[in-house]
Amino acid sequence: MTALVEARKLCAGYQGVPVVRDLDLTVEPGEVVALLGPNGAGKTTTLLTLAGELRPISGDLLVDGEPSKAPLHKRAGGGLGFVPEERSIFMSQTTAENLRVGRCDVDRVLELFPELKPKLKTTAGLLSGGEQQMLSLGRALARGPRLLLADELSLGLAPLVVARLLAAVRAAADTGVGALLVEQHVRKVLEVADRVYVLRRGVVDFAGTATEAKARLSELEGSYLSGGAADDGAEPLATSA
Ligand SMILES: Nc1ncnc2c1ncn2[C@@H]1O[C@H](COP(=O)(O)OP(=O)(O)OP(=O)(O)O)[C@@H](O)[C@H]1O
Repeated sequence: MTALVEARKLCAGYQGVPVVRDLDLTVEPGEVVALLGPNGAGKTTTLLTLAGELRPISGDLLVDGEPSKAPLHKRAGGGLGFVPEERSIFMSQTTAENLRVGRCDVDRVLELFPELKPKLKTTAGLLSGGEQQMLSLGRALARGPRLLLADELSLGLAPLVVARLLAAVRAAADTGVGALLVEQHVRKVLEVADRVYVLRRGVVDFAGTATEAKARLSELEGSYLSGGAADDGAEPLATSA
C-alpha cells in the first residue's frame, strides 16, 4: 500500500540546524500512528515538516508516494487535515461562524460531536477547552481528509474528553483516514493507535506496533522521564519495527 506520507532519512529543524535527524516514518490509510516523546524531542517539528509548514533540511518527504514540497495551504486541498497545537479557531466568532469559515459539512461536525449543537451561537472563546478542541478536530475531520496530522489534541483536557476526541480519530481511521497523533497521554493514545514512534532527542528511539509498545509501557514511560532534551546518557531503546 502506498503511504499517505513517508519520511526517508529526513532531517528537519530551523535555520538549517537539525532538530530531528534521519527520520524514517510512514502513515498509511486506515491507521492511527502515535508520535510520542519527551518535551523538546522534536515531535512538533516533525509534524510541521510532514505538513509542509517547514522545509526539510535533507532527506525525502513523499506524499502519496511522490516527492512533495507543497506547503500546508496547498496540501489541504489534497486531503490533509492539520490540527496544530495552538487551537486554530477564531475565538471571537461563534461556533457556527467558525464552521462556516472552515467551509466544512456542519451536520457532519454535529454528528461527530453533538455536544456542539447547543453551542452553535456561543462565541468560541467562551467554549470549554474540550468543546474548542471538538470544534477544531470536528472541522478538520468534516472536510473529509485522507491524512490527519494532530498535535497534542488532548493537551489540558479531562480524560473523558480526551477519550471522545481519540475515539473520533479512531472512527475516521476505520473509514480509511490515516492519522498521525502527537500525544502526551501515552496510555490513552495506545488504546486507539495501531503503531507508535517514540522520538528522543530528535531520533527515533522506538518504532513498533501499539501492542509491542503496550508490552514495554513502563520502559517507554521511563524514557519519557529520563529522555528530555538534555543528554541523560541513557541507552536508546531498541527499534523493533
Ligand atoms: N521556531 C523554532 N526555532 C528554533 N528552534 C525551535 C523552534 N521551535 C522549536 N525549536 C526547538 O526544537 C526542539 C524541538 O522542539 P519541538 O517543539 O519539535 O519538540 P516537541 O517534542 O514537540 O516538544 P513539546 O512536547 O515540548 O512540544 C526544541 O529544542 C525547541 O527549542
